[in-house]
Amino acid sequence: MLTMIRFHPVHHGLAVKVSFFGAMNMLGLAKRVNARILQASTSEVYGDAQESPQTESYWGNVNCHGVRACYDEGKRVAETLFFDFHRQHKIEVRVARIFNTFGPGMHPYDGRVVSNFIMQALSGEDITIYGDGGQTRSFCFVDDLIEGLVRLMNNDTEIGPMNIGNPTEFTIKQLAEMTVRLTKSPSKIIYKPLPQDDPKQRRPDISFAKSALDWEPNVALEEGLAKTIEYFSKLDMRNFKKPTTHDAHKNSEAEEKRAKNASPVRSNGISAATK
Ligand SMILES: O=c1ccn([C@@H]2O[C@H](COP(=O)(O)OP(=O)(O)O[C@H]3OC[C@@H](O)[C@H](O)[C@H]3O)[C@@H](O)[C@H]2O)c(=O)[nH]1
Repeated sequence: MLTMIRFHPVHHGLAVKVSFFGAMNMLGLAKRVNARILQASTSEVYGDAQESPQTESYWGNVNCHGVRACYDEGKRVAETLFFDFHRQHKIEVRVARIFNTFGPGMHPYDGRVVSNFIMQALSGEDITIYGDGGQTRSFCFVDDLIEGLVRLMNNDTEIGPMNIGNPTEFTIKQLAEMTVRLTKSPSKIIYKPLPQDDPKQRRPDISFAKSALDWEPNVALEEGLAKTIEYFSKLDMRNFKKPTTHDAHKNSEAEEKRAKNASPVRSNGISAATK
C-alpha cells in the first residue's frame, strides 16, 4: 500500500503518517497480547546508497526533505519505534528489509517498474524507462521473499534488521529488454526524466540471512518474470482501475525546470545570486 501511494503528491504526508501511527498502533497491540511482530521494512532505508552491496550495518543516504522522504523516512522511523519497543518493553520484534519484490498477485497499477513494464508490454504501449536505464535493482520473487519472512518470524534469536532480497543486480534497461523479449511485445522503449533522489544502485548483502536463516532466493529474474507475465495476461482488467496517474518522472521534470530558471551555480557550488 505504501508503495502505491509513494509518489502521489496528495499522499506524501500520509505515507509518513501511516508508517508512524501504523507502527505505534501495532506495537501497542503486540505489547498488549504479548505477540511477536514483523516490520516489513525496506531497502529504501538505505536511500541513494553510497555503498554496494548494502549491509544491514550501513546507515544509508536519505534526503530527508526530498520527494521520496515521505516513504524512506516513514519506514526509518518505524524501524526506530520497533527497536525502542524491543529495548523498553521487551517486545519480540522482527525487522526485515525487503528489496524490490515482484510476482503474481501484484496490483497491475502499483506504479513500480515490473508491473509498469509488463502492463505496457502486454498492451503494446511504450515502455517508459526513467533516466538512462543504467540504474540497478535486485528483484526478488515473491515466493522467495515469503519463505525468508516466515523463517525470520520462526527464528527465536535474531531480530534484525535483516536484508531479504535477491542479490543479483540488473539495470532497468536490462529489465525492459527482458520484458519485451518474454512478452514478444511490439512496444518500443522510451526514456523519461529520472525522478528526484532515485537510487542509482540497489543490491542486498544477504550474508546475515544466509547464516541465520539458512535462506537464499531460488527463483531467477527471468523465471519469475515469465510467471508474473502469465499472471498479468490472465487478469480481468475490469476489476482494476488506475489509482494514480503515471507521473513519477514529473518530479524531476519540475526540478529540471526550477534548475534552468535558477541562477547559475559556480564551480565552488555557490550560486552567483548569493554573492
Ligand atoms: O515505469 C517505470 C517505473 C520505474 N522505473 C524505474 O525503475 C526503478 C525501480 O523503481 P520502482 O518504482 O519499482 O521501485 P524502487 O526499486 O525504487 O523501490 C521499490 O523497492 C523497495 C520497496 O521498499 C519500495 O516500496 C519499492 O517501490 C527506479 O529507478 C525507477 O525510476 C522506470 O524506469 N519506469
